[in-house]
Amino acid sequence: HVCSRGVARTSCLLQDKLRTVEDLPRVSALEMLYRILFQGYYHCLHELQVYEKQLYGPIYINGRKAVSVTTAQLLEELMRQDDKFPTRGDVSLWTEYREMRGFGYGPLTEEGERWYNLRAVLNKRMLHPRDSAQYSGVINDVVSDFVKRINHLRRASPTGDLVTDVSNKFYLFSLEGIASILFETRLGCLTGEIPAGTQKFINSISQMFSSNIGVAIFPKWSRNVLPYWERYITSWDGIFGFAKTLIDNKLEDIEQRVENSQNVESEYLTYLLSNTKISTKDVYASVTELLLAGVDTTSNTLTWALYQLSKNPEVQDRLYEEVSTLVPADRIPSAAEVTRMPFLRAVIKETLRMYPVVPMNSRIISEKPFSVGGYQFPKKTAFTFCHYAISHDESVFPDSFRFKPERWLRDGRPRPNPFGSIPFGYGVRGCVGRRIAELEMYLVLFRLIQRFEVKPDPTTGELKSINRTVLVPDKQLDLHFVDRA
Ligand code: HEM
Repeated sequence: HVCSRGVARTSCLLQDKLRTVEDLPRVSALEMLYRILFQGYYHCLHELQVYEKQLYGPIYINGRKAVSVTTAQLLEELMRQDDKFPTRGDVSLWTEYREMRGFGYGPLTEEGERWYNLRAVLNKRMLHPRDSAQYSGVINDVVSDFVKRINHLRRASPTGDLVTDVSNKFYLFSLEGIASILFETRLGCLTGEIPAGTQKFINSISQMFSSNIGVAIFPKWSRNVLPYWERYITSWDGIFGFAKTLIDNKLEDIEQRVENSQNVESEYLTYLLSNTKISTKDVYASVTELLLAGVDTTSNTLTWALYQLSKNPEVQDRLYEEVSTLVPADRIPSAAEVTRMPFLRAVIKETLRMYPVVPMNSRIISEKPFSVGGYQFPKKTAFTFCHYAISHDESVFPDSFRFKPERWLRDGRPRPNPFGSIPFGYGVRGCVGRRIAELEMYLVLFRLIQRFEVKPDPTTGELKSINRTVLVPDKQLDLHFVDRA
């Protein structure tokens, strides 16, 4: 207060100098374990952020000895001082598996200059909206099959419009979508019978995410006693094995086409394999990580979006109005058209604010000592970004538990602090798949709302979010898809 009036500046600076990590409120490891194991936060680590923010304020040391940051202002201050080669934090669990099996590292696990060089290759053909637009044809084909599948399922239901377990349907859509981009291969997830290998891969991802938390919080010696480690290793084997089969198949296909003098230039994988700046081992690891990162993220976001639209008919009507006004009913929209739709974009943005699929992120800031929120930190300080608590901060997002896409419209109203919701991260280490993810979500949401009015099924009730590394619904979502025709 005194500082803000410009009085006694020197003494303030002095005070600032004196505030260090030692002055921060601190959660002990025991308190953390107690909260996770006995107070019910094991599956709700995102809610623990909100609870601890109430107890300790905007910045504190959490039970894992990292500095938790829970406001948009602090997050902005921190992100603007990020390293040249940002480190997300301790990925030793993920790299441990790769070392064990002699695999390479992808963008999620690589660090330093090697990470930077890898991203330089991966970003091309993916990160710019112009790059992602190239995939709109491929994505629209997958969307068309998905809409057909939804139509088939609803018609086969007893009420003629019910689709059960919508989240699972979006999962298959997202997997089919990302695989068709990475490999230009259709996996067949949108037909009645899911191929056995694909199902195994789906189960492996789910198992990896659910065992990840157990492996992370229990000490190494418990690995032979508790079931998590074995499950964790088996699940990674399943993930890498599946990606390897797809890459090998594609390699064969490319060789065949080169022999027949056919064009092989357009595919992402071909581009990676022909790039001399990345080794084949790293291509395998990178494509596996892209595949992994590209499924649960978009599918859960789409599930939450439809859930909220079904519960907020006035929002859905507004979206339908935009959709039906800008593109005639019988036409498939282009990438350029959907990315110009403010309300469609706002619906996805608001969904990701309410349900940030990555509810917690981290950085280790290593290059130099620095200060945030008036505290001095030595280099190599680990930070936890409490994205869930930040995007539910009532001072930035009033009525933060209500779905209000209009908060994001540029129609003269004051815009929220952009760091209040950064679901794809920020800066050079931000999500490489962002543009592809957005395009996929816009295109499929557009087509669903163009064709159906989505209504809640009374048996579903309220969905709660639980944290399984990514934020997922606590139970199955069933929805009615009423034909608009
Ligand atoms: C709703 C969709 C998605 C969300 C919300 C999301 C969110 C994120 C976030 C928060 C990060 C960490 C960024 C940071 O630390 O600053 C990230 C990283 C990453 N994402 Fe996504 N993501 C989504 C979809 C995708 C898709 C479709 C792909 C693949 C095509 C993908 C691939 C990756 C990869 C490889 C990284 C690691 C980047 C690096 O460390 O260099 N993501 N994502």
